[in-house]
Amino acid sequence: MKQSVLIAGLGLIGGSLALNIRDFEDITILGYDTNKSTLDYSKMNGIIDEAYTDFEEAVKLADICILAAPVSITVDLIHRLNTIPLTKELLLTDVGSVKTLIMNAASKLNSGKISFIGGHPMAGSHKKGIQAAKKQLFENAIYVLSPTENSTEDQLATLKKLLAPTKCTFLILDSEEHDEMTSVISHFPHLIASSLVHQAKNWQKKHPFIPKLAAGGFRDITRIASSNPSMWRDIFFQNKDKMSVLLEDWITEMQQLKQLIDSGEKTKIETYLTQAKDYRDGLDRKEKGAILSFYDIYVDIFDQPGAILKVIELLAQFNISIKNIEILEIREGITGVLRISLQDKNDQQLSHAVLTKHNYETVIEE
Ligand SMILES: NC(=O)c1ccc[n+]([C@@H]2O[C@H](COP(=O)([O-])OP(=O)(O)OC[C@H]3O[C@@H](n4cnc5c(N)ncnc54)[C@H](O)[C@@H]3O)[C@@H](O)[C@H]2O)c1
Ligand SMILES: O=C(O)C(=O)C[C@]1(C(=O)O)C=C[C@@H](O)C=C1
Repeated sequence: MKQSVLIAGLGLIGGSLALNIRDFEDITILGYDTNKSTLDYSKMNGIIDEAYTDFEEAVKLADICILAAPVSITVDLIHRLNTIPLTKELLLTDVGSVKTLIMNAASKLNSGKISFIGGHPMAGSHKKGIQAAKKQLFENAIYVLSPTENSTEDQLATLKKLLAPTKCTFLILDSEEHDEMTSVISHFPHLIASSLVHQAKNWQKKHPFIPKLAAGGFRDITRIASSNPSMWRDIFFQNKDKMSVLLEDWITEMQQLKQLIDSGEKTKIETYLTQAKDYRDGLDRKEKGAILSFYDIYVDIFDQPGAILKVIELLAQFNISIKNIEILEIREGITGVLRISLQDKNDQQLSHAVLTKHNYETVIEE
């Protein structure tokens, strides 16, 4: 018999999961969202099979439900489940970036029919909404799962099977360790990115030309400041205590750095930078981890129509699969740099050889 999987919240994450789950022919995907045009778009593009504007109606039909709305709404929906009379067993999961409040709400589920396993794919984007959804979003990423007392090993296996098309690697964590680790590696960096943008904006009053100077470095480090503000507001407040501890750490670190800069101790500054570089480079070399690790090559290209296509075509001729491609900087009339992420060292070296042979300036990050 066909199973029904309900995705509640069809934005970037819910939509991307739906695009993976639709690989299974024996699953009907039900979609619930408060945004009518999101539902229409999802239905029209075959991302879901059936659209619902009423959570109660949809969840009663589901065997599995993935809560993929903003974290505060996810908590509300879990509370609401206590008022909905279910007639069949439900395996419930979520994708929220902060886990403790969600897991607390789930621990109060009083219907004997619901089993909850917390979830969080460690991949995403600064974009939001169904139109930003893409199937490959989670490839090679870590997918954190937090089983609970009322979930079984079989249900964990069912969930992993459902999520297998994402090509994620699963990691079991409890909510406390999850929230502490993600506060360091995901949530706090967002706060800093936004603060850097504010700093630049303030200095712009004195130097109106500042935004024009924003090159690769500023753009790289502040990309995530363009993320969805209401989603991040929820994350910061749900992980407030941990954010506060990290801010204290950061302020102490900045004070120490200020002392170093003021003292003019060049060797110590260089050591500080070298230690950071070594750690960052080490993250990239890992096959799998908190930071997506691909084998990158950097290719210089000219600002000409078709320049990127030529590079892609060359790699395609050698059957090289591109995992990600990014234009790091390209301004009118000058060369820019393409960062191409490949799946393994062989493809990285082959790409380097092919592009160099065709007179491209290509650099491999060792
Ligand atoms: N964006 C990321 O990088 C990322 C990564 C991993 C996990 N997450 C988590 O995924 C969840 C969704 O984030 P997103 O980036 O997909 O956001 P999004 O804004 O792209 O999508 C959220 C969707 O939820 C819908 N929604 C809002 N209120 C609703 C309600 N009351 N009932 C039903 N649907 C409702 C919206 O209409 C929208 O379609 C969040 O909990 C977030 O913490 C986000
Ligand atoms: O790539 C991005 O834009 C993200 O911010 C994705 C990111 C992160 O890496 O911090 C953001 C929030 C999620 O909960 C998981 C992943």
